[in-house]
Amino acid sequence: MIEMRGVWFGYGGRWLFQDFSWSVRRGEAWAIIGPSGCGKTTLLYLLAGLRRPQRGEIQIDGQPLRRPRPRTGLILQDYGLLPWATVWENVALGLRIRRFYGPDGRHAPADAPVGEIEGPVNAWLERLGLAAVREHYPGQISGGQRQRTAIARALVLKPDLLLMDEPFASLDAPTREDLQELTWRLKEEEALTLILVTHNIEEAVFMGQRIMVLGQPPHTAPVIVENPGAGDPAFRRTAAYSEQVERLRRALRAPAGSR
Ligand SMILES: Nc1ncnc2c1ncn2[C@@H]1O[C@H](COP(=O)(O)OP(=O)(O)OP(=O)(O)O)[C@@H](O)[C@H]1O
Repeated sequence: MIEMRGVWFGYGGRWLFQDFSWSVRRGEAWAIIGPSGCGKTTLLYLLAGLRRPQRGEIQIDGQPLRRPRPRTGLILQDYGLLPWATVWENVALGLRIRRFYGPDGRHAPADAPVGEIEGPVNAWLERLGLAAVREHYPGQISGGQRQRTAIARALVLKPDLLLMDEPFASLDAPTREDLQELTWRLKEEEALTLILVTHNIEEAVFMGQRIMVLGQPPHTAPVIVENPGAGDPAFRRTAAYSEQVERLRRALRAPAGSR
């Protein structure tokens, strides 16, 4: 689904990615882990079409990526919710914008079919257990509910690719585990390709069928750890899970080149 070929990208003459290539197949769940400042968020922004490679190319489904695409959902650490809008309005936001601009991001022609908003928004609020707080503002609900609102807002737009940047970082451990499992269920049900950036080793091992380990930039060839047990709640209680956590910890400590 995603092909990065020979991508070079950096800020102010300092390369973060040098001749960097990576492939993601449709339906895969990836976790990207690495130290602060190594370029994880930048990699997501490149995949979202919010940054352009200085050299090389990114293709999604065989099409060169030149701008954000309608079927890519992006969920950020601080949820990006509008504080002055209710949960319902926050979830409806993307559909309203799409109705105004059209699915391709340009102004919709006057005779464009008006997509339904009410039904899908209510359905997602129900599905994510948010119906009771639909008239609340983000400041009046818990961190877990805010994160579920952000997930509902992304999924109501029917993405096929979901990019998540440290989505559960500020949540307590039980809420984080619930939302990790919910995200995996939704990934399966909605046939999503999932790419999740995290600092947290346990989260990477639960979420990523394949885990990209980034060291200090510039990054050339990504280190990839295969992790086929990801996504199964029972996996957390197995020896294989603990071994993967240990393997990842070692990979993160090892200097580049010796992994
Ligand atoms: N717009 C920008 N202009 C200049 N430098 C930037 C810009 N955005 C990020 N950087 C720098 O690029 C590097 C990578 O940043 P990025 O946010 O991608 O890292 P990260 O791995 O996501 O970090 P963290 O885990 O702390 O969020 C950092 O050194 C950062 O300071």
